[in-house]
Amino acid sequence: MVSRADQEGRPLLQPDLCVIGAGSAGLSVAAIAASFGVSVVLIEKNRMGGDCLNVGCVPSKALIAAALHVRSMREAGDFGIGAGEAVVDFARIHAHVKGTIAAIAPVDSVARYRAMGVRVIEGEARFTDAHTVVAAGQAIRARRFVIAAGSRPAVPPIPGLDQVPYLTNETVFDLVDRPGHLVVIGGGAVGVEMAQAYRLLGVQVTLLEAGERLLAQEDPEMAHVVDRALRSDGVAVRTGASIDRVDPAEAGVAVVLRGGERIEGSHLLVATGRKPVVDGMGLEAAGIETDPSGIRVDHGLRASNRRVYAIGDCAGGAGAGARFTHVANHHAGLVIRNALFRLPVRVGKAPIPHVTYTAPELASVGLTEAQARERHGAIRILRWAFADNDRARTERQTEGHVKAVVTPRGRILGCSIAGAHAGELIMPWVLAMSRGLKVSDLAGLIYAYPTFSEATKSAAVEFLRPSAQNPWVRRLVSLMRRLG
Ligand SMILES: Cc1cc2nc3c(=O)[nH]c(=O)nc-3n(C[C@H](O)[C@H](O)[C@H](O)COP(=O)(O)OP(=O)(O)OC[C@H]3O[C@@H](n4cnc5c(N)ncnc54)[C@H](O)[C@@H]3O)c2cc1C
Ligand SMILES: NC(=O)c1ccc[n+]([C@@H]2O[C@H](COP(=O)([O-])OP(=O)(O)OC[C@H]3O[C@@H](n4cnc5c(N)ncnc54)[C@H](O)[C@@H]3O)[C@@H](O)[C@H]2O)c1
Repeated sequence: MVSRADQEGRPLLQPDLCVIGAGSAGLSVAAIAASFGVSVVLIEKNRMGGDCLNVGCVPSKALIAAALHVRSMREAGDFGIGAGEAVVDFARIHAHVKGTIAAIAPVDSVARYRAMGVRVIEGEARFTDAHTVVAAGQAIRARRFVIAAGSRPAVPPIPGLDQVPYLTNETVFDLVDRPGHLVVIGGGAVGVEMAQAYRLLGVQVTLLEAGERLLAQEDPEMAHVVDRALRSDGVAVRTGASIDRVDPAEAGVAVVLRGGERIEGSHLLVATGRKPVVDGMGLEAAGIETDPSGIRVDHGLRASNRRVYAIGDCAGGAGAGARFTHVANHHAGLVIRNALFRLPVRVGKAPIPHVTYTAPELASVGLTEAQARERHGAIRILRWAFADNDRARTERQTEGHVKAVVTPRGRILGCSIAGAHAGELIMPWVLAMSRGLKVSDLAGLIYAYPTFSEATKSAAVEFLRPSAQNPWVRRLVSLMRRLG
């Protein structure tokens, strides 16, 4: 990395790659590029690890893990074990959540990246022209830039919201005391995961969703399994909730619905979606275009300034879509292939799984039934209930089912699994879709008995069932019988 001074007298770095943002996307690009001996500058203005480590995936899954122990203790009686009602020490749960972040943090740390040979700058990055970024008093003129600036909570313009204290994912994991009544606005992934976790931890929870149903992105039949579980855990789920305003109240906050109903809670969590970070980076000075979906990129993840890529949650245009850590990592891999090896890449081709970590989990990949009908017309639906899986029975985890959508010739268009370990069980379906395998390939594998994975086999075997009724097949079987 050549180092001299720019016209303003700032130290000038000239690396191959300059990465803005050290979240899931930026860290992946920087680590892979450095491993190939490429000179990299990585700039982070806040905490290394970004949202996923500090205020997203990691704390949410740590909190959920704690909450699921309450459920296990409650259900232990069904196995003949008298555990009694759990005693929840919220301060220790908070310590567990923060301890989990601290345990993972060294992997994403400045020290680790410096040891890899990455030049880490702790400061806010801003483009000054089409070729230059400035951060912490240094100028960086890189061959390629990667913007991985992430997203932030999108707060809706509900009257009165700016007059009351409210939580978002950026603050909810800092709660040390157990809330009395948590009102959650938004029934997407964040809303349902947090609503169920807090409910299991003994908090009264009301979940307000404006739409007709929870988890609008998911197949309604599968989202319904999660909806049912939340209600049976005691979450007051209110879909079609139209919020008129939010008022301060003695208890904390009051959400007033259109029609006048007033829901008072001690805490309010706003989980109404995300918006890409595009401001404060001088994008205009660098000729980088944005739109409401984020930094506009093409299918190769390149921005209107061709030396710049945008990846992860901040990517818009052809890069917009599901905002997940594994998508951010996938984008990072594409940029490496294109920027380092000049290979053509195309975002949006690979099947992307998504998992909502409720109990039961909801995992899916590919098309929903409705999307498949619209695009392909004739399709077949294959289902298998966990109630008919022996391992699920032994573990008393019989809620939910597998639902696969296939063409009449057995091409897999999508799969959705609501049930225990759904996030793990979706992977063979992802592999099959990525590699163009047919559902009969999944049916033909040998599955260990008794495993939850057998639900995949059972669903796949459903595809073959009509052939047992085929008169020609039956005639052939009877002929073979006669031959002895
Ligand atoms: C509550 C919650 C739970 C989630 N759970 C999951 C899950 O279970 N699984 C999953 O796959 N995904 C989950 N997600 C989504 C996941 O967190 C994001 O998709 C992922 O963090 C995106 O990574 P990123 O690198 O694009 O952005 P981020 O992680 O947001 O990182 C961007 C970084 O850029 C930095 N930055 C921004 N501007 C500048 C600048 N000008 N200069 C320097 N630095 C800058 C920011 O400080 C930040 O550190 C969850 C999200 C939330 C909110
Ligand atoms: N398990 C996971 O992978 C996971 C977990 C959490 C978050 N995430 C990521 O974070 C993203 C953001 O999650 P999210 O749940 O905040 O957003 P979301 O977009 O998934 O859901 C937001 C919900 O809020 C509702 N809403 C919006 N305004 C409202 C209002 N005024 N009143 C009532 N309801 C309103 C919307 O109808 C929608 O259902 C997800 O899309 C996902 O990419 C992933």
